[in-house]
Amino acid sequence: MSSPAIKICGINTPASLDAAIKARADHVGFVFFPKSPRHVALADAVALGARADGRIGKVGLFVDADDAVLGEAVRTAKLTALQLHGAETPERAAQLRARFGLPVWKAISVTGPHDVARALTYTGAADLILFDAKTPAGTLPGGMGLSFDWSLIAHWKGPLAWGLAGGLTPGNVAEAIRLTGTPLVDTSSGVESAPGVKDEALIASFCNTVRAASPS
Ligand SMILES: O=C(O)c1ccccc1N[C@@H]1O[C@H](COP(=O)(O)O)[C@@H](O)[C@H]1O
Repeated sequence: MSSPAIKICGINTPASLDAAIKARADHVGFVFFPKSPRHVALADAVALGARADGRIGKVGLFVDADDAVLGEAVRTAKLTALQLHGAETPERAAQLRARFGLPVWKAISVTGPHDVARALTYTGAADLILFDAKTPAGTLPGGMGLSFDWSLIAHWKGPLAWGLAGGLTPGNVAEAIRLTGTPLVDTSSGVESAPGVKDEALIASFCNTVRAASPS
């Protein structure tokens, strides 16, 4: 079995982008959510998008964004996928997929089996489900370094591609892969020295650990 694909989210500087490319991650994430410490302004998205072009996947992260925000980001950063991290319905996911012609990743916060079952409602509407932890009310809907009970999604066999996010670090990602068999891992705060500040050594360590890990 091949090692999971890797997404390093919250890339907001050329140095962190270069570190993710050098570490051979498959995707970077650009956060288009002003409340996030990782938010990327459109002017920076142009430069980062151009620097990444053809070298790594570029996933735009949005939280209940309107079409104008999405369209501007898709155009400026030349995104390769949309990650919806808010309360977007299956209908909205399908609408955005049709409008922008890009794969849609839908984040689902997991607190119990009912959330895992909810992923199925995105069949035919999203391309990939990203299982993530639920964050406390009034905080960011992701990027908080929180994990959930991985046994809830262990070796998930749904009709959609999927991945695991939430509190993944170089120290726990091997265990997460072993327990879940996830085909994709996504991290943000786990490879930072402070909120919004990526650490190049942690990015390298995370990617190397993922490639060395194997599912049970
Ligand atoms: O990173 C953010 O600031 C963010 C803001 C709003 C929604 C999601 C966000 N990040 C995503 O959350 C998961 C888990 O992050 P972490 O590894 O626990 O820090 C991941 O997909 C991030 O891309």
